[in-house]
Amino acid sequence: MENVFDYEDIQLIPNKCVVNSRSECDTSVTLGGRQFKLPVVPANMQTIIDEKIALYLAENNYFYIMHRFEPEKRLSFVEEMQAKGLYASISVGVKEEEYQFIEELAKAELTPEFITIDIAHGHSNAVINMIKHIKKYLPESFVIAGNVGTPEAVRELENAGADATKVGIGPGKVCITKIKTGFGTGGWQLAALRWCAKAASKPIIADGGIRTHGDIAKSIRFGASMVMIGSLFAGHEESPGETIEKDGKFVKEYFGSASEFQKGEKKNVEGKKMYVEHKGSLRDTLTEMEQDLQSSISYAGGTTLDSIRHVDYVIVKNSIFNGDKVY
Ligand SMILES: NC(=O)C1=CN([C@@H]2O[C@H](COP(=O)(O)OP(=O)(O)OC[C@H]3O[C@@H](n4cnc5c(N)ncnc54)[C@H](OP(=O)(O)O)[C@@H]3O)[C@@H](O)[C@H]2O)C=CC1
Ligand SMILES: Nc1nc2c(ncn2[C@@H]2O[C@H](COP(=O)(O)O)[C@@H](O)[C@H]2O)c(=O)[nH]1
Repeated sequence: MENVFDYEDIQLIPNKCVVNSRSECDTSVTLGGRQFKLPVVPANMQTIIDEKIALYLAENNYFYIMHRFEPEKRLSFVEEMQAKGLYASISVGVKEEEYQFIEELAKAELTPEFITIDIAHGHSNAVINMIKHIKKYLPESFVIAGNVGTPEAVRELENAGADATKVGIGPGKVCITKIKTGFGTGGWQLAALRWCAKAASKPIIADGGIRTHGDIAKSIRFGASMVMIGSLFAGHEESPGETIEKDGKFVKEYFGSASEFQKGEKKNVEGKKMYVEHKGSLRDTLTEMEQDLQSSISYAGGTTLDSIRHVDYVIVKNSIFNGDKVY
């Protein structure tokens, strides 16, 4: 494939500004018939999201996807969110009991607005069968399927009935898939996103490898409708990961969903644990993301996210990490 690059290899080229203030720029996005404030969703991982954060995000018009690692809580979670007049967005796997869970939801007449099929290698009959099962029992749910890393996979999951696909195999901060298996989009996630987006006829969620707020704009430029982020959302006051003191500083744990810490055993481990600096409130990060993205839109010469999709870019290998840091 020509033109293999990642986030740090790309710079977007500015257009003439058409606003008098960045506050005029609108960062909202529509997915599954709903409008959200930002094209960003915290990763559906146990150290990133819990019920309290999901509630905050839904109440404040942000998109969220609840993780699937406390399966017994999911049905009542859907019930409680919808009783509050909010949307419900959950994750499922592909094992036998997950088929039964979908049928239980249907029997209880509970239709989550969003269901994400969350497995490592999403280009599989296991995912295709689950998409069909959800569409049979809960036809009104918006189904996000993943993860994948090729145009063939995007097309196959869309043809099976997925309403959106999630792209990213191994670019995550706590991911060790590329080391353990030799496979994935780690190191060329942005090029893989572009490759997949060209084949997609439905929205794509770019998942993993976002290290700066500028990477959100780059994802939009290369075809993402939404961006899933783990590490940048770890370490907040509200984050579910355990807080510990290390070398006189407070840090929070962030571990992979395929790590031994999530699985409780050392079997098919493709994730690790790290500690990230404690970094204040989630609300402040979301506000900063919005402001930075408003600025991106202004550099793109427009007033909405769509203007970013059409900007020119240059490939400058490792252009931004020559010692620079945001803080
Ligand atoms: N985005 C990414 O790059 C990655 C994300 N993850 C995350 O880790 C979590 C666990 O993922 P996962 O292990 O898929 O979930 P599960 O442990 O729920 O596995 C799902 C099912 O798929 C099977 N399976 C898993 N990987 C493969 C494979 N490579 N080939 C064939 N069958 C497979 C499993 O069987 P068996 O275990 O017996 O093989 C199991 O039946 C998820 O949240 C996922 O998003 C994990 C790795 C990469
Ligand atoms: N290979 C693995 N990938 C994982 C694991 N747990 C989560 N993930 C993926 O990472 C992203 C978050 O990436 P980040 O760069 O923003 O931190 C997440 O959404 C998953 O797709 C894992 O154990 N192994």
